[in-house]
Amino acid sequence: MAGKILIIDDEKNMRHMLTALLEKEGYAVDTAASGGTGVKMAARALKLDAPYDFILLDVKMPGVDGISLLKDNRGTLTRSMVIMMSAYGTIDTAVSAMRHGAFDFISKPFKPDEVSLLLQRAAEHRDLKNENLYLKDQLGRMEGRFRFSSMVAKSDAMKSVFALARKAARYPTTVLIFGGSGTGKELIARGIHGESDRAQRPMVPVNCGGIPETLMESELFGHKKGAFTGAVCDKKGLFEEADGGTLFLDEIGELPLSMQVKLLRVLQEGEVRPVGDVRTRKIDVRVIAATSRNLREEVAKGAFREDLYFRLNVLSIALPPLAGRQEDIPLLCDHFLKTFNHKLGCQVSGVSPAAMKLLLAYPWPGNVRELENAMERSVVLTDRERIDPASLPSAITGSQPGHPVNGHFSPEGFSLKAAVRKLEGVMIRRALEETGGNRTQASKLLEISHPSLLSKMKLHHLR
Ligand SMILES: Nc1ncnc2c1ncn2[C@@H]1O[C@H](COP(=O)(O)OP(=O)(O)OP(=O)(O)O)[C@@H](O)[C@H]1O
Repeated sequence: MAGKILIIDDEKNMRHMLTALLEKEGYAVDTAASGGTGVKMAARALKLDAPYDFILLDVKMPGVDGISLLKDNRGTLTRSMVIMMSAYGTIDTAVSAMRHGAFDFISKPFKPDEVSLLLQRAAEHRDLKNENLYLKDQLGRMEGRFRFSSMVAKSDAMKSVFALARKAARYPTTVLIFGGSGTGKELIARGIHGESDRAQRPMVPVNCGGIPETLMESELFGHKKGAFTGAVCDKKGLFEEADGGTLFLDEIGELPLSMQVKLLRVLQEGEVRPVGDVRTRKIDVRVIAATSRNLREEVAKGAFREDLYFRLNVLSIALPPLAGRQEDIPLLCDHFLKTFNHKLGCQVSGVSPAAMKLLLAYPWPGNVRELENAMERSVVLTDRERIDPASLPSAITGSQPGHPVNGHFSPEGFSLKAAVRKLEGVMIRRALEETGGNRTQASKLLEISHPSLLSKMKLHHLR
């Protein structure tokens, strides 16, 4: 097959003519009579991880024109090579579409050969781009950069982490991952699962701090119908969901003591007993746990069971904070820029030396997640080809929001979203102070759900 094409054009004759022509040339062709339908089809294909190779998009359509469609759905449409089709008088528009990520345009009426040639050129361009990416990757390896699953790094500290994780992937032992918030604990767990012989089975993540204590036992081990009010049918627990695969117990330090005993028993006996059931069920689950707390201290304080600690800590992996591995920062920036360029359909080429200086000097309390968020924000906000200090968050530039940074006006000054987010952080901190850190009470004060509070606390790096 020469490739998959989506034709978005309101003219029936044009759709028919192009379909006949392209199918004859070996393309698999889909058509959409309106922009809205076309975007939906492209989004569905993306979701299935099988994006169209090419999209032929008419510039002039009733309702929404091709150019606005491209502008508003850049992330979805430009994962394919987009070719605009313009009638006389719309060529300027088609040219400006190229600024929004279209590969080229063709003017109507066109000869069949013109379309075929343009598609061939687009395919060559795409192949060259892919080859370029492959060569860059190879070069990266030669320059001492390395990868584990979807993680990238350059520092010696991370090199040891990846080596240990690769070893862990070969054995079904329990792994305990330590590290601050956003250091990549879940990604390491996914990598271990993905490289293990359980990769074809699910990895089920559980946030131990996100499930109310009363529901935890039934969430983890399941329940029988009628075991408690609301148990209207039998329900499998997360252990059973992960059968044959991996259960990732995130924030294991948040597990209440009552559950710690039960978890220990399951790990030792390899079987679970759903709430309200008299029988146990054998399970084959590999457990990977993670924590940002110092579990040894928790054991000393009596907040974490020592026997469970030793049972989990068969093999431990400690993820270093980002501030201690600055050589990873430029590489991670590059990695996230590519990701967000691709996702958002942008073309930011890099980070200016002044911005990189600030990024290297910043202490990164939120570790890699904070850097990832900063890069996404900068890719969205920058008007320039490269990220400069003005598009970095004020926490990193050390400036007051709205104050000029190196002669530019910080865009955060007018950002309602940034202001609301800041206020959200302040209110959550106050509610937690007010309630002496009691999250249930704090969530009531804030009028949000308990899980929502926990996820917001994570976002604002509040412990
Ligand atoms: N070395 C890396 N390379 C690429 N991306 C990374 C790397 N480390 C972390 N990330 C990204 O940073 C973000 C945070 O990673 P992850 O969720 O694994 O951290 P975590 O330690 O589990 O965080 P938390 O403790 O807050 O749950 C993710 O979006 C992840 O993709």
